[in-house]
Order: sequence, then C-alpha cells, then structure tokens
Amino acid sequence: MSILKDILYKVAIEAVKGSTEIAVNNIDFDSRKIEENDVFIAIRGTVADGHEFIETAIDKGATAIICDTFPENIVAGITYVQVKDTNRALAFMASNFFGNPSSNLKLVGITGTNGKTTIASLLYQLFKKAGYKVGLLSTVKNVVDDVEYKSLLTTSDSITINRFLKEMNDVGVEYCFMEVSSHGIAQKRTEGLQFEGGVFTNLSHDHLDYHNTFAEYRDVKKLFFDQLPKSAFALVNSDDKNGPVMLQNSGAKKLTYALKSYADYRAQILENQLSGLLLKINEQEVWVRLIGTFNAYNLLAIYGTAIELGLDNLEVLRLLSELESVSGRFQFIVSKDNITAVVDYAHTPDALENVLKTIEDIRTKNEQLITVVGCGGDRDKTKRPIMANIASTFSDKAILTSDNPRTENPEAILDDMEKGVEPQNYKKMLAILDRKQAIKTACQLAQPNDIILIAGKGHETYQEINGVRHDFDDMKIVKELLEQLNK
Ligand SMILES: CC(=O)N[C@H]1[C@@H](OP(=O)(O)OP(=O)(O)OC[C@H]2O[C@@H](n3ccc(=O)[nH]c3=O)[C@H](O)[C@@H]2O)O[C@H](CO)[C@@H](O)[C@@H]1O[C@H](C)C(=O)N[C@@H](C)C(=O)N[C@H](CCC(=O)O)C(=O)O
Ligand SMILES: Nc1ncnc2c1ncn2[C@@H]1O[C@H](COP(=O)(O)OP(=O)(O)OP(=O)(O)O)[C@@H](O)[C@H]1O
Ligand SMILES: N[C@H](CCC[C@H](N)C(=O)O)C(=O)O
Ligand SMILES: [Mg+2]
Repeated sequence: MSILKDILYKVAIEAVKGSTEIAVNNIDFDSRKIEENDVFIAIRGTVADGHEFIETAIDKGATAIICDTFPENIVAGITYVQVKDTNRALAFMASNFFGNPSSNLKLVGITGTNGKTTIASLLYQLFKKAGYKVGLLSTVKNVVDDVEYKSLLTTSDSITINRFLKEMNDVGVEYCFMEVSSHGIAQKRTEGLQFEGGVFTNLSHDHLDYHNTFAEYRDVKKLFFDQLPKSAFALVNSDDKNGPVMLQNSGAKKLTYALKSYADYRAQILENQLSGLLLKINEQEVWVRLIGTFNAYNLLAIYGTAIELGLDNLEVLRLLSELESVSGRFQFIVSKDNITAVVDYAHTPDALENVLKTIEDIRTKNEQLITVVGCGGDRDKTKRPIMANIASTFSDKAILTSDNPRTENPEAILDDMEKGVEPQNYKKMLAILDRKQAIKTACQLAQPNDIILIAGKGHETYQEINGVRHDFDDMKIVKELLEQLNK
C-alpha cells in the first residue's frame, strides 16, 4: 500500500476533491485493469478518451481518479485530482510509485529514426562483457540483467518502464540502456525518469501518419534533449543536419560524434568488408565484426557513451571488437560455398535502400546479389511499390514474397509491390507467394560467393496470417536450406 499524496510528489496539481491522505494499492491508466483501491489515471488517447472510463474504473474499485477535467458526476468517498496534463502526471506517478528506480542506476536513452535497437542492444552487450549488471529496454526484448521479457513496444508506457527499472534495482543492475521513440516522447512516457545521458542517431522521414509534419517529428525528438538535466550528457551525430538542432536548448553536457566532420568523438572507416569494419576511433585502430557505414556511426555512439559513463578507453576498444550483431540487424552467415546470407529488419524503403547500398559498398568481386523481400499486410500500402522498385533496382535478382499478410490477401500485396517494378527490371524479378519457397529459390539460384539478402522480418520468429502467428525464422530457414542444398 502507498499513500496517494506521496505518489503525487512533483505532479502539478490544479485542484483536489477529497483527501489525498489515502492508502492506494496500484495505479493504472486502463480501466480494464483497475482493482479494489487502485488509482485510475484518465489519458486522452488516439482512439479513446480515458475520461470516459472514470465511472467504470470506480465501479471496479478505484478510490482515486487523476483527470484533466472533473467529471460531472462526483461520487462521494472518491478522491479526484485535477492536473493539467495526465500523461505527465502518469509519468511522475509511475516513478514515485516504484520508488524512483531510475535514480538508482545509470539510465541512457537512445533516440532517432534508425539505429536505436542496435545501439541500445550493443551497449547492453558491451557493459555485460565489462562485468556489470545491465538492463535493456528495446523493440526486440526487455532484459533485467540475464532475465529476458517480451517487448510489445519500442518504448513501453511509464508504468511498465518503471516496473522494469524497479526489478533492475532489486537485482543490483547498474546501467540501463533504453530506446526512446518519438511516440514515447510525444506521449511523455519517459518524463519523470532520471537520465544519465541521451544519444541521437539520425532523423529521416518516418511516422508522418502520427506526427503531422517533419518539423513536428524533429521537435518531439528535440524535446527529449531539452529535458535532460545538467548532470547528464547529450551525445549527437553531428553529420546529421538535425544533430546540432537537438542540442540547441539542452542544458546537458553537449557532445558530438561524426565520421565526416570535426567532433568530440571521431572515426574513420579504413576498411569496410563483409568480415567487418576497420575503424580508426579517436586515433586508435579497432577491428569490429559489424558491417556497413551505418554501423560505424552506431559503434562511435557506443564508444562515446561508454567513455562518458566512465569506462576505460582501451577496455572499450577491446570490447568493441568482441561485439556481435544484434538479432535481425544485418545478421549474416557464410555457407560452405562462401554464400553470404544476410537477414535484416529493413521494412521501410529507406532502410531497404540503406542495406542494399551497404552490400553494394562491400561487394568485392562480381558476386550476384539476390534479395528476398515482402511487405506487411494491414500496414502502410504506399511503401509496397517503392520497396519492390528499390529491391529490383539494386539487386541482380529480386524475389518478392509475403511478410505477415495479416488479414489481407497475400496475392493482392504482391500485386501492389509488382506495380513498382520498372520494365527494364522485369527480368530480374520473381514473385513467389510462399516465403519459405522464395528463400529456397534464392538459395538454389545462388552461386559460390553470391550474397542473399532476406529483408523485412529481422528478429521476428513468426509469419502472421489471419491472426495466427506461424513459426517462421528467416535465419534458421536459410541456414537449413543452404545446408540441405549442400552449398
Ligand atoms: C498510437 C499510440 O501510440 N498508441 C498508444 C497509446 O494508446 P492510445 O492513445 O491509442 O489509447 P486509446 O486506445 O486511445 O485509449 C486512451 C486511454 O483510454 C484507456 N481506456 C481505453 C479503453 C477502455 O476500455 N478503458 C480505458 O481506460 C486506455 O488505456 C488509454 O489510457 O497508449 C498506449 C499505452 O501507453 C499504447 O499501448 C498505445 O500503443 C499502441 C499499442 C501502438 O501500437 N503504438 C505504436 C504506434 C507505438 O507507440 N510505437 C512506438 C514507435 C515505433 C517505431 O519507432 O517504429 C513505440 O514506442 O513502440
Ligand atoms: N545508424 C543507422 N543509420 C541508418 N540505418 C540504420 C542505422 N542503424 C541501423 N540501421 C538500419 O535500420 C534498421 C533498423 O535498425 P534498428 O532496429 O537499430 O533501428 P530502430 O531505431 O531501433 O528502429 P525501430 O523504430 O523499428 O525501433 C536496421 O535493420 C538497419 O538496416
Ligand atoms: N514496426 C513495423 C514492423 C514491420 C515488420 C514487418 N515484418 C511487417 O510485419 O510489416 C510495423 O509494424 O510497421
Ligand atoms: Mg528499435
């Protein structure tokens, strides 16, 4: 049991009806989860308005209501607290409720369009290798030192975040790395958390269905840096034109990283091959097992973060060379016949082009590049023809296939994709509905030294068809097929 007044610490209260000196059991923003003696926080969402569920919450046992407008019907014996912004109130209340767990560890937030999962996961790996207890909150999974949990969002709601952080406190976790999405910032899911540092990767067009304009999307990201405390560091990619923008109004220690311009943390790519990257980071050379220019940026951000968190320079360089690629992010295997199969989560035009160009950069001989790609059902349809066009333009062979058709007809999705293929590329294209067959065909077509890219599903281990998730793992399948074909 906690006292409501204590949970309301730091919440800007406008008016109160009833007593805040009451004991409460739990807090929630979803009336469906409310039980006896809980606090219900009414949130105005994108689909519904939590204020409409105040009575339901009271019926289920809520004894306190946090709202931005008092309801017409005030129930005797219930405490109503009016605040200006219930999202913000939720964030602070969640922190208070769990005993401000973010202040008991060093928390670093990573934001930007691409690279968040990669950087957060590799920082987790690096700090584990350095011998610390570490936490990770990411798109792929949430991890409390060694215990892994499923992740449903990139940045969870404030209650979930603080519950995980509390669990990390309980087992003595010292560092936590978390992804901070633009939805998360806009919905104030990370307010009330005490960050030790913030990292900015890059900004390109994304989520413009949620944020009205690119400027709005950029400013939401910037808000994260505006809110960092003076004691924190803000490390941004200054090769991205929006990097310096992030620092404009930040009170934190301002730091930059870059490959192309002067920065606090600099790197040069000396070699860029399929076996890895040879980097010169702040005048020291290091071999890493990750591939592609974009990973040089990610590694530099990781290096800077580790140094800012107090790790020894040479130790960090040594650990960088031990890092292994993140599940489904440019993960690859090399077969007996030297066929390289890459699995990558690229599921947007931008990401796909990026990955294909990265492969182009590291191709040495006249190997063929065979790409297998699909587009999800019940999602943005406009990306379908564009992705098919990119795949067929930048590959020697593009095999279009299914990727989580969900409730849509998979053939119709393929038709949408095929419309984007330009006539000169028709002969390079194949359409094979069944993803396993598509991967098999790629393996059959592949000659020694060729490269197969399987894009779109990355770490996913399922194919979702009509609400049912069937086991499906791109990496596992391509590995098995190459072995079966004795290639
Ligand atoms: C668009 C969006 O971000 N939605 C998030 C938002 O829900 P919402 O605003 O739609 O909520 P709503 O359904 O309108 O309901 C409003 C309020 O009424 C409450 N309610 C509703 C019904 C009811 O019976 N009783 C009740 O109390 C709800 O609990 C909620 O508090 O707040 C919820 C709680 O935090 C989130 O789970 C939900 O994420 C949905 C599932 C989602 O898909 N979000 C995606 C878009 C997202 O956030 N993605 C980002 C970035 C991904 C990326 O970068 O690629 C992420 O961080 O994952
Ligand atoms: N620094 C980077 N710049 C550009 N592209 C990148 C970068 N890092 C990774 N990518 C590409 O973007 C894809 C997604 O990377 P990652 O999962 O790390 O990004 P994210 O920011 O976590 O994305 P999400 O919004 O889905 O959580 C990768 O599979 C890779 O193709
Ligand atoms: N966060 C992305 C993931 C897409 C992954 C792809 N495999 C698909 O199912 O479309 C989305 O929901 O649009
Ligand atoms: Mg992510």
